[in-house]
Amino acid sequence: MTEKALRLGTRRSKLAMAQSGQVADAVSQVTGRPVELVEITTYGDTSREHLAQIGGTGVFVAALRDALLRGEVDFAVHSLKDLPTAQHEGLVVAAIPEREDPRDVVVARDARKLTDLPRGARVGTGAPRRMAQLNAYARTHGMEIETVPIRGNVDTRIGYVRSGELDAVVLAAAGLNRVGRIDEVTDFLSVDTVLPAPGQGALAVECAADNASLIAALAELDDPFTRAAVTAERSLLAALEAGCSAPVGALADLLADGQTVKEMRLRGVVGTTDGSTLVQLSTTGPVPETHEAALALGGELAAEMLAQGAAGLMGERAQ
Ligand SMILES: NCc1[nH]cc(CCC(=O)O)c1CC(=O)O
Repeated sequence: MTEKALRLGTRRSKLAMAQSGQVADAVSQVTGRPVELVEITTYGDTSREHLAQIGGTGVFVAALRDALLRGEVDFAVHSLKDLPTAQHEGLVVAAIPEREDPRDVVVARDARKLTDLPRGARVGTGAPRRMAQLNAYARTHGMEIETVPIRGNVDTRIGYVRSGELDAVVLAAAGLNRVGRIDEVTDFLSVDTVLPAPGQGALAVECAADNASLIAALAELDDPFTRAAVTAERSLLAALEAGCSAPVGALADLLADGQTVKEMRLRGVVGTTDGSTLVQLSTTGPVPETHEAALALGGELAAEMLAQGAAGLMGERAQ
């Protein structure tokens, strides 16, 4: 007799289906059990209201978590950058697989790069983090761009460029990779220009905290370096008391000496959306070996950023 299928709760969007499908394959390989996708419609999928008005991307996560807690599905896959930093009671992030490209990218008309966008170019992005850094870059490089708030899925956003409504849009490389549209990228932005969102490019596989056998199986998909990096990034975000739509960028990476990994570096940025002020700092420490050590790395950098006025910058956003 074949074993009973594991149920993976997923949103119906192309991006969610792609990343759920990818994890489903990996889980079925390590468990030897079939994985069945169970589609769950969230308020965020049906609402026409602006995400900010209905409480950020957390709305996407909430319905999946409810289904997990009710036992309707066995596990769920989230984009880590959309996951609230507070841990959810009764649930556990059992795996954080190896992260893919964390960078932001530009999809522009006429194959343009950020640096050769025409004067007054209209650049679409709904993320205050991207606006702040793009506007700061423009200011310091004598460019004139207009950031235009947009929302919608990957297809919708690229559609604004194809229709001529916008000159460019800025998106996450990871999302484009997963939906098979990475070839349309016209510029991969250096993280020195635009630091990605905390956790960008990584996935979180979540299940009920009391499902010991599933937790053990999912642990095989976990990448400890990715987990340490995103834990530090999210700790920074939490310590700045910022949410998933805050103008905060963070990226942790490993510094190696030849083949030997030496240290972990954590970079952080916070700024006003007009780009007039940015607080940009980095710190380096031993590669965290425990959850607490990763949290501490983020906490330390947050404290330094707060000392340089980071809190005031985020307050500006609320206006
Ligand atoms: N904000 C929405 C969102 N949430 C996750 C991704 C894909 C990238 C990822 O998983 O980090 C995207 C699209 C984007 O920002 O372009």
